[in-house]
Amino acid sequence: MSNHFQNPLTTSLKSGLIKEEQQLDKETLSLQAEKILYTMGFPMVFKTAPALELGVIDTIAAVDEGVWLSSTEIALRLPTKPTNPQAPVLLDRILALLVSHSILKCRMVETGGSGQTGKAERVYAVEPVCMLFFSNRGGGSGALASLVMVANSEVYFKTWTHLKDMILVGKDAFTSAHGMRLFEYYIGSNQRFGEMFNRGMSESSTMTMNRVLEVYKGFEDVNTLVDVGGGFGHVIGLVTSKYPHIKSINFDVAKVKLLFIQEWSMFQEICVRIFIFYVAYVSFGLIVKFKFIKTFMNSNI
Ligand SMILES: C[S@@+](CC[C@H](N)C(=O)[O-])C[C@H]1O[C@@H](n2cnc3c(N)ncnc32)[C@H](O)[C@@H]1O
Repeated sequence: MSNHFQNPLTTSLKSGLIKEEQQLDKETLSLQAEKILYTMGFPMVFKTAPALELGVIDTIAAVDEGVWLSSTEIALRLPTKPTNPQAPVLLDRILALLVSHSILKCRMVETGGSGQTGKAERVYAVEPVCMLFFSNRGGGSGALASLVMVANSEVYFKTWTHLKDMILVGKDAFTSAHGMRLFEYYIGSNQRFGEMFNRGMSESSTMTMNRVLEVYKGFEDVNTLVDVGGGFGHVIGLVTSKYPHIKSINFDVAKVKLLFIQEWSMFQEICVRIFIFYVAYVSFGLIVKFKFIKTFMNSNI
């Protein structure tokens, strides 16, 4: 069975070509070299610049099917409006990179009213693969957006720089970079990363598990199910919502549960603060009223 790894990455300069063909071959090689040189650009663009953090993909996907948007129209619809007047021009360049990676599709359309010809602009629409990256697809179907953030985080970049240690001395690259193993690190030293990591895991596992539950019938006869290393417990939750007779145990290190609770506690903290503010406001009102009545009575006695 063949796979994409078997496709050659290089093109050899062929002998027996006429001079122009050899020149063309050299240009292809040079483009190939540049593509390799700037490989890092794609994940950076995908994560940081337009796609996930700025919400470009969601913006393009939010329009009705068959509607294509220009970079100017996209810039106007972004959740955070750019103040940079050059934003559409810059977006256009970045969108082209997403087109070259089959994330978006693009075509040229003529601009201007009737009588104006010769002016054209690029318009964009999403490719089907985008559906897997939406941060909020709804319906509990999961998404890969959080894992893009994990894979392109500083924590992972630092790990990649220690790849050679793994090859040379057999040391796990993460431990080499961070002084401890991944799970110890995110529980003990970087809980924010831990929360992002486990959210990413849950979201991607949700996608897989939804598909598994469509075809796999083996859970029908299970009475007790333990998910070892079950993270936030979404996977076992999906199984038991389809098979409520199963007694389930989500087994993970205690602090992972704390990371999950942390998501909730932010909401709870806001509620508590609003409550405290309300109580303080009411108490202050009562004190003022009480002082006013006391002063009034004193002056009348
Ligand atoms: C790759 S994550 C998978 C999480 C989950 N299965 C999911 O799909 O969302 C691996 C999980 O194993 C847990 N884990 C690692 N070492 C463990 C241990 N010694 N005992 C229990 N859980 C552990 C981690 O905390 C983490 O949540």
